[in-house]
Amino acid sequence: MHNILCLNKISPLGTDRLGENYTYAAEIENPEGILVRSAAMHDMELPNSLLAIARAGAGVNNIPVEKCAEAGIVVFNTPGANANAVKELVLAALLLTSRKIVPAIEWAQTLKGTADISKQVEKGKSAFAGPEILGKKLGVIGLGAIGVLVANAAQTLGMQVYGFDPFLSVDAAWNLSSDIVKAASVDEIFEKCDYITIHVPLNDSTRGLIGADALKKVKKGVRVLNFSRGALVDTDAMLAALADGTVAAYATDFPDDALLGVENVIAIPHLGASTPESEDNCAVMAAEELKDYIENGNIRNAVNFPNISMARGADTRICLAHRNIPNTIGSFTQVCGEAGINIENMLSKSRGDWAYTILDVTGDVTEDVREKLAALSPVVRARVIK
Ligand SMILES: NC(=O)c1ccc[n+]([C@@H]2O[C@H](COP(=O)([O-])OP(=O)(O)OC[C@H]3O[C@@H](n4cnc5c(N)ncnc54)[C@H](O)[C@@H]3O)[C@@H](O)[C@H]2O)c1
Ligand SMILES: O=C(O)[C@H](O)COP(=O)(O)O
Repeated sequence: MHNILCLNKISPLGTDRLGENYTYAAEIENPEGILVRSAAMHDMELPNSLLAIARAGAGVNNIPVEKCAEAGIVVFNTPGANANAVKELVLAALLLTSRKIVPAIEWAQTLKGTADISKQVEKGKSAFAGPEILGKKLGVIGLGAIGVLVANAAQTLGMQVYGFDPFLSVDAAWNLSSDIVKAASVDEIFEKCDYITIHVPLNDSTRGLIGADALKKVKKGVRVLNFSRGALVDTDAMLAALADGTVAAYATDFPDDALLGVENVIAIPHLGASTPESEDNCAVMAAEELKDYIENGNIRNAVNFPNISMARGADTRICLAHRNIPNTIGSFTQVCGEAGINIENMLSKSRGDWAYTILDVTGDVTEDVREKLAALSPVVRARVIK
């Protein structure tokens, strides 16, 4: 029986995929896998039993990804599985930041029980006028799964869309409408666009992407949308820009105390991926990734190890997570050869500092052999799957 710890509520469509050999619960002894959404894991002690963490979603900034690699724990996410849900909310936010819909609705509610409501409506509505998005320039920073969908959809709504992504993938390029203008730099987005939406991961190079410097370059009255992570936008700089009218409205899926209650801030409680469709998609993909890793040692959609899959070719499989340094594979074959183990099939892949090797073997892979492999200095995890 494989134990899976669920740190967040995961759609049953996903946990059902695990099958009868799995037990999953919010509290469980010796978990081999963890299923998680946004639960903060940085301060969590990682049990020795843990082989993998599957993030049912995109962002992995809640997980100590590098610490996991050092411990031989593979971290997965579910690329694109919630992208449409986020795209739809971003489209809503384009309109919410334009047409003052939220304060207008709140004002309309205050008229309940008062006299001559239709007259008050006609008199009061001018306070809530706002521009159309048609023909306006939208800058999309980050053209991954979400950014591409947002860019294409906004373009079909009649916006002039500029995109910026220095690491654009070939897949994203194929999916991007040819009408999207390629911005030469992020500054071009800041300088030209009436609306800016950010769709990049939060990491040390993107933290504070929209801060005081960026807000000095933007067009006066720009509308900013942040459905990626709160820390991508410097809150103090944003509050100052809202106060002096540099930013006309800021829509964020990541409210903090300083932003709540501020005029022209639309704060949404992290609802980007909260649709039944995307919760199901993410849970299914995460559970399948975890199961394939636990049962076969295959890696699909990891963020800290290479993707690597091989059909099972022998009764016994040795999986080695290791540092990407010279002579490592030679040391594996030497240990196997000395133990009289024959390697029938082998696949090894690397990704930056890390690598992963699968050996399908015949012969008796004893615990002693596994320990010898695990003791090799580049190896962070040696596993034998029968
Ligand atoms: N609000 C929500 O509920 C919600 C849901 C899903 C994802 N997200 C957030 O959105 C982020 C993006 O999700 P995704 O599925 O599109 O991920 P993705 O990995 O498909 O796309 C991210 C893109 O950002 C690009 N990028 C990285 N650094 C950049 C930089 N400095 N400038 C410009 N582009 C840069 C990458 O090249 C990549 O194309 C996630 O990391 C997550 O933080 C939020
Ligand atoms: O990165 C993501 O996928 C989103 O922020 C969704 O987070 P959630 O799964 O906690 O809704």
